[in-house]
Order: sequence, then structure tokens, then C-alpha cells
Amino acid sequence: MFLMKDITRDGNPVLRRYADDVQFPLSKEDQQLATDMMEYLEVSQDPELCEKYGLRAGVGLAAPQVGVSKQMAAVLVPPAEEDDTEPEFKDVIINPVIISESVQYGALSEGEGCLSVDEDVPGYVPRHDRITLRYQDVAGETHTIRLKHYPAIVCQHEIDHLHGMLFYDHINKEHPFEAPEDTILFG
Ligand SMILES: O=CN(O)CCNC(=O)c1cccc(Cl)c1Cl
Ligand code: NI
Repeated sequence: MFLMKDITRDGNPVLRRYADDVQFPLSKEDQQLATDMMEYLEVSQDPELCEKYGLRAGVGLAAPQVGVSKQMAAVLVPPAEEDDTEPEFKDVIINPVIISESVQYGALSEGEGCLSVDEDVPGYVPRHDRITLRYQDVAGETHTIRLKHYPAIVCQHEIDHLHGMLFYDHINKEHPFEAPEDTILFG
């Protein structure tokens, strides 16, 4: 199981590298990596286990964050409403490509955080509010899905990791809480 000691931190060159494509069928190693990354998210979202293992909670985790420069990220966006049982989006996205994106931006009103960035970096992170995402799952099946709002934001945060980008790269340095016109602020 991954612990905070396994998470690469800003300054480690692996976080600034464009990750390599993943080959199919997945090697045993890549299968285990996918499982372990999703497990981290599940454990981190359980308040008791999160505390027990001293984790920082996350809704996504990209392979470069555990030192593996491969195009793979786990995403686990909890249910939108408390009484919902199903996560809003849950999958390990492999070789993801955003094939279309809205002109309109969306941003979380409370900004973003990252396991690989220890300090808080306040400010809006403008992202596309809606995207069409193409990716392969661990079975090698290709999915083409449309996402909007929070799941779209999270997937863009993870895909950034696979391209050597970190969330604060998008924050306006002079005016961190300014966002492009018509940006939807939510959360
Ligand atoms: O790359 C993944 N992480 O660094 C895990 C920790 N950060 C989050 O869960 C997180 C928090 C706020 C907004 C977004 Cl979009 C994300 Cl992704
Ligand atoms: Ni991150």
C-alpha cells in the first residue's frame, strides 16, 4: 500500500517529465500499480483509515506521483450527494487524451491541492468546465466519455501530472483569485 513516504514531491524531476505510453496487455507490474493507486484513494477517503495511515486525502493519483513515469492515473470522485452510493467517477485512466474541451472554464472556488506540493498555493486553477476524454481501462477497453464540473476538473489535474504540469502552473501569479471571463466557480 502506498504511504506518504512513497509520494514524490515538487522538485523531483519525475513530476516535470512527459510520462511514457502504457503498453497493453498490462504487465503484472502495471496491473499492481493500477490497483495500488486506486487503493490509496479509497483508503485516503475513509476518515478512520486516512488518519490511521497518516495519509492526505485525494480524489486522484497519477503514476508520476509514486515515481512511475507512465500514462496512468487513478480517479475516485466521491458521490455528489451524501445519500448517493455511487462515486461520481471512478476508474484508472490509461493513455488518456482529451479529445475536445469547452471554451468555458471551470474552477474550484477553494482552489486545488496536490499530494506532491506540500505547501498550500492559493488561487483559482482555471480548467475546461467540460471535456470529452478518451482513455483505456486496465482491461484495455477504450472509453470515450464526456465529463463536466468536478470530475472534469479532477481528470484535468491528473492528466496534467502525466504531462509534467502541476496545478499552480495555471494560477495567475499577479491576481491568483482572478479567472478568465465566464469561468464557472464551484465547490
Ligand atoms: O493528483 C492528485 N493529487 O495530488 C491528490 C491530492 N489532490 C486532490 O485530490 C485534489 C484536491 C483539489 C482539487 C483537485 Cl482537482 C484534486 Cl486532484
Ligand atoms: Ni496532484
